Amino acid sequence: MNDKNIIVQLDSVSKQMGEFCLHHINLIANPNDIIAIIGENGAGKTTLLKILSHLYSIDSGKISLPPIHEMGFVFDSNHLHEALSIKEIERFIPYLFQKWDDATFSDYIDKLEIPREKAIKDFSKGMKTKLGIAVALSHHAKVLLLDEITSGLDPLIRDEVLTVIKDYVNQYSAIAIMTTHLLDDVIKIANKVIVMNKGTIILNQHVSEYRNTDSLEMKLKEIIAGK
Ligand SMILES: Nc1ncnc2c1ncn2[C@@H]1O[C@H](COP(=O)(O)OP(=O)(O)OP(=O)(O)O)[C@@H](O)[C@H]1O
Repeated sequence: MNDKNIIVQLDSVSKQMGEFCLHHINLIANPNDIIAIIGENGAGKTTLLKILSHLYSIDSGKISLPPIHEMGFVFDSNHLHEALSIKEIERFIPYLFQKWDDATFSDYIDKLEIPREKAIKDFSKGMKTKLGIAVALSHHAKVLLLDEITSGLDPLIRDEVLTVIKDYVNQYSAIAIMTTHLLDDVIKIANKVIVMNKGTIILNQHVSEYRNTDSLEMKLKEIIAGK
């Protein structure tokens, strides 16, 4: 893969956030990559994702990212107006995105069985996550940034959500960078895994190195024991 194909690149990026510091982060993402970022609570996963989403500036290092309109986000906090239903949202959402695709959004709403008439405030957590994903996948984003999208979902919805992400990445040669606490998510869809610990990347590997969640878990225990 030559350098032209690199869409996301971080070279020795550092960022201080109060007492916490992200140290010398290096990351490269190419089309078709699904990168899972794992690590203990407070390791800096969400902070890294916020840097990747243009939300946080950096203190030092170099960063190369697509423009924000080419990125799709699913963060816990990005709820659309809670009092509205999908039917009502469909009227104004095209104005929020440069390349909004009504037909694709409608297809995802059907495919993910998201209710159209109900107000979003009355959605379950799973329904809200699915809506966030439908929005993120409906404006031709080249890069998806997904913060713990599978947490708290039942196994069937989790599989459904992971499949939709994987299909999108494959179909559009997009990139997905996702944080998760579930090793099963890593094995199911990611091709690369990044492990963070106290603001640094302590492992950056191809998932093909691991046969299953047990072998990945064993590796994690080894590195944590060695620290
Ligand atoms: N705005 C902020 N100001 C100061 N410190 C912050 C800020 N946001 C996050 N932090 C700190 O940065 C550290 C990393 O937080 P971050 O949310 O990136 O971790 P995480 O790996 O995503 O954790 P979790 O798995 O619990 O979601 C934490 O110690 C947190 O308290």
